[in-house]
Amino acid sequence: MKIELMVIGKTSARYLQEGIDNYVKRTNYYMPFDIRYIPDIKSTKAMTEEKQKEKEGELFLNALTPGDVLVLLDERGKEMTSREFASYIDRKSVTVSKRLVFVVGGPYGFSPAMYERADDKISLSKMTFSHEMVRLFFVEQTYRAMTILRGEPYHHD
Ligand SMILES: C[S@@+](CC[C@H](N)C(=O)[O-])C[C@H]1O[C@@H](n2cnc3c(N)ncnc32)[C@H](O)[C@@H]1O
Repeated sequence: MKIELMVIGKTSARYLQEGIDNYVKRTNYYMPFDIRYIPDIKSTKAMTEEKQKEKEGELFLNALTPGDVLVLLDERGKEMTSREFASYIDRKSVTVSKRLVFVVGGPYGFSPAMYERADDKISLSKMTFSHEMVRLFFVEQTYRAMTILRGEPYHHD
């Protein structure tokens, strides 16, 4: 199984990008893991929030291939501890033969079509984070999950 984090637009904050690159590299030691950057959509000022979500959703959905398992990162999704998230990845590694694709939504969240296609929805907290911050939090949690599954002394609870 390969894990992919799909996001819209590049990470503009350098302090976040450095951390993201660091955890992606560390996670790859355990499992293939990559970030897929979907190019930002243009002329969003002329669009309603709904239209922007719809356009972003189309780009996300076009980037998927049959067999991809799609998990939305969404503050209204299922909350887990880090150990529960590690078990979740472990279970998926048995059933998912290709890609487990996590997605961070745009500034207004996801379109109805994305919710319809999604296999799961996971929350990192009840609080709302910026779409760029979520990238860093997620990659760190994925790295943490790998170390939990290997019994390595990174996670303490
Ligand atoms: C600024 S938030 C969008 C908030 C928007 N009001 C909504 O209803 O989804 C941008 C994206 O970051 C991600 N996100 C923000 N906070 C999150 C959290 N606590 N857990 C998981 N994902 C989160 C989600 O993918 C969300 O679509």
